[in-house]
Amino acid sequence: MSNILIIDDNLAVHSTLEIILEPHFDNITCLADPLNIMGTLATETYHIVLLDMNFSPGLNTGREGIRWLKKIKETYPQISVVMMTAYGHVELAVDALKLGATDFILKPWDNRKLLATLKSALQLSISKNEVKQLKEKAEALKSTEVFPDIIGESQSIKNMMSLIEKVAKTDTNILITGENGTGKELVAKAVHHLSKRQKESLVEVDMGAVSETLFESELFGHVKGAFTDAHQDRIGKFELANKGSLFLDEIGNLSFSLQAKLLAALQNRQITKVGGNKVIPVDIRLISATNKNLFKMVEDEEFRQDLLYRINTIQIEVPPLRERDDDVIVLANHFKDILAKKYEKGTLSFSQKAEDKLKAYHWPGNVRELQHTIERAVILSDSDTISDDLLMTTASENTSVQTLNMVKMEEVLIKKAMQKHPKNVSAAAEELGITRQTLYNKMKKLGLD
Ligand SMILES: Nc1ncnc2c1ncn2[C@@H]1O[C@H](COP(=O)(O)OP(=O)(O)OP(=O)(O)O)[C@@H](O)[C@H]1O
Repeated sequence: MSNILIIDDNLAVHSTLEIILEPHFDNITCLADPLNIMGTLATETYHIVLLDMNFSPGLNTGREGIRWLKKIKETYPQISVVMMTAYGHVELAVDALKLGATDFILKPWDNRKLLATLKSALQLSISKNEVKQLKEKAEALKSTEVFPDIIGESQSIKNMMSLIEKVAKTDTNILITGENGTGKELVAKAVHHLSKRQKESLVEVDMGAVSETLFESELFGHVKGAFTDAHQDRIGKFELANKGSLFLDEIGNLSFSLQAKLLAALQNRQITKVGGNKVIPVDIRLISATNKNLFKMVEDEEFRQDLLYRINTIQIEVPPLRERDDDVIVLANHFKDILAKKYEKGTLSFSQKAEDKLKAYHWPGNVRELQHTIERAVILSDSDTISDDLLMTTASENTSVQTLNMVKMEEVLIKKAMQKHPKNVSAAAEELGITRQTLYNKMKKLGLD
């Protein structure tokens, strides 16, 4: 959507502008009386206000326009206000720019120049709206969601936490390394939350999910018409993260050619949108994460050494769960309590055998796997004690054990489902996420029919 509000007491100006602007804007509203400005702006999201400087007959000081400009900018800082002025008032137009007007056009105007001015004013307003929305979203999230704590009492987690606290306040680039599911994203959030930039946005980009062709557009933005699908101006993640933190997750998945483009933006601290020519300075704190060994990748010429040096001023290694034995039970209890509340299961505890099983397992999927395992157990539990047979881990050390577990797991799940829905195979099958026929077959195979 692109909406423009025109304020001029000359009705001939309205009809001329409507004809010129109609192909370029979705919605054009014209007002003759500035007293209606604020009421009109309150009803719709406007991107541009095209504002004359004089409205009262006989008055041509331009001060009226300045007064309205101030009023509009006070309430709607994201709207681009473009002033219309006669030759004699160029000085006033300069004052208007100082007060936040985006630009001014001289009457009588040149149509091409008018359109170019309004197009860049529109682009600016769209970008400001996006940033505003993102900030509002971040604020809303902050007020509803308490910052998720990093749980753990092991020495390695304590060491990691004290390193986070030490480096978060500085503006250094941070590289977070560790296996899948260890909590790297949580660490990135903690760094941002404890930094001086906490009131600004933490913008996340999954580098593994960004396609080669859309990389620049995603990160740096594009201008309308830059390529076939660029129907609208787009603000990139770098610009969205301006003054805040940019979190580049899975940075090890970035192709070698794209690494050079990323490095250039990081080195110059500025970007240019695809199809644009304006250089936009960006002030970001960079946090990256990977589960890969980037040093090894540098040796294998898969990762640029200069990029690695730029991103890892400080490295935070998140230890795998199997190396923080003390934390398994602490985390298991933490998830159990949260999930028991979520699924309205009252107060739950683990049996001794269940605790032993949790401690003995090697957790290849780390905290994420533990969390899912506890979630399943909580859902399936029907007494206040979680027994070891409810703790079905998804992977195991070797295939024979894994097969055994899978079979056992299937049997337990089917029994649970049948207990919950006695004599109702359809409901049990639905709960298990399989068809009725598949459930019959499995029951037959397991001798449960
Ligand atoms: N120490 C912790 N305390 C509480 N919750 C944790 C902890 N570590 C991880 N988690 C939880 O485990 C899940 C996985 O964590 P996260 O997504 O941060 O891992 P990751 O290392 O970024 O994973 P991946 O490499 O797959 O992207 C999340 O739900 C997270 O909240």
